[in-house]
Amino acid sequence: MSEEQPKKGWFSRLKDGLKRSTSALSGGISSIFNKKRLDATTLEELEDLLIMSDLGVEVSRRVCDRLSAQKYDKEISAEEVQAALAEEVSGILEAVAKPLEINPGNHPHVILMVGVNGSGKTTTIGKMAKQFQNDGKSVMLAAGDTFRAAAIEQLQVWGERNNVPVISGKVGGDAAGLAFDAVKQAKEQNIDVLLIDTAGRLQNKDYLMEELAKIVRVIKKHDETAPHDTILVLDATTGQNAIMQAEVFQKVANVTGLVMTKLDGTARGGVLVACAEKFALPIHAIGVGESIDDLQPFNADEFSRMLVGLES
Ligand SMILES: Nc1nc2c(ncn2[C@@H]2O[C@H](COP(=O)(O)OP(=O)(O)OP(=O)(O)O)[C@@H](O)[C@H]2O)c(=O)[nH]1
Repeated sequence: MSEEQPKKGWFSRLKDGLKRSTSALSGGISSIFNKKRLDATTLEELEDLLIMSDLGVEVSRRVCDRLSAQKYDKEISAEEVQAALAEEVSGILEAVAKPLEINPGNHPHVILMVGVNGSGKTTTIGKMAKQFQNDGKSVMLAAGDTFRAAAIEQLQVWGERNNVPVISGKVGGDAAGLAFDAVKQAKEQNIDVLLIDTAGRLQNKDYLMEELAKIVRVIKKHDETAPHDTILVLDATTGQNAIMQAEVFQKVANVTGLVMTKLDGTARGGVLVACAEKFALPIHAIGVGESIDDLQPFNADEFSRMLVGLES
């Protein structure tokens, strides 16, 4: 007789997902500072380890400078290094951990979702729709990724799951026209939140920029202040590639916030810190699984302690 395993809590899924990053970091720190002093050699080893862990050059350097100022030529324990790292990381993340706020004055509050294909955009839209509904808001989805039939169908599935309307058109149709219709219908139906999916093909940046600009232009015909949020979805498992994607999308769209997905997978959690440091964009939420409840608010302190291995 097979016993059904209870679904793990999101906290432990996140911890499991971050395990690889965590053990590389804490294991590396332990082996460098095993009864050793903080000197030029150990500092260099630490800096290399932090950079290898996707934390970014700036953050890695700052942690080392900070430790050096406090403890140079003195003995230091691995725990002290971990605590200093957690504090530095937490300081960076605190500044960007901001839940998404829906302005009830917007009818609808329009959210444009951008990011490369496969980053988890559609799944995140589905999860967000559920959360908005739980908050008593009416939601509509728009299948603005008109390039692929599968993307449209997937959004329809999330619409059915949440029992919310999905505005969609033909494959290959005009995404801006669809966005225009969606805002119009959302207005007519007095919808609180409209989430618009978009195509995320990075191959041709000029085209991507043109398409996103056109979508924004037509949305503004209904409401000059819309879109009220443009959220970039990044896949944590892609490591440094996520940084490159954020750079591109900042250029082609006026990104106002981030959601980082797949932190439950073979996550390279350090990249979230590098992103926070480099772009200073609000991190609204993190994805820790494929199901509807797996989108969590981002807690800077908890994440930092977990990443460096201080959270048991
Ligand atoms: N483990 C895990 N998987 C996720 C998460 N978010 C999304 N996924 C999975 O990642 C895959 C891609 O997600 P999609 O939502 O289809 O990504 P997309 O950006 O919309 O990509 P296209 O549909 O190709 O445009 C799917 O198999 C999702 O189930 C997450 O937080 N954790």
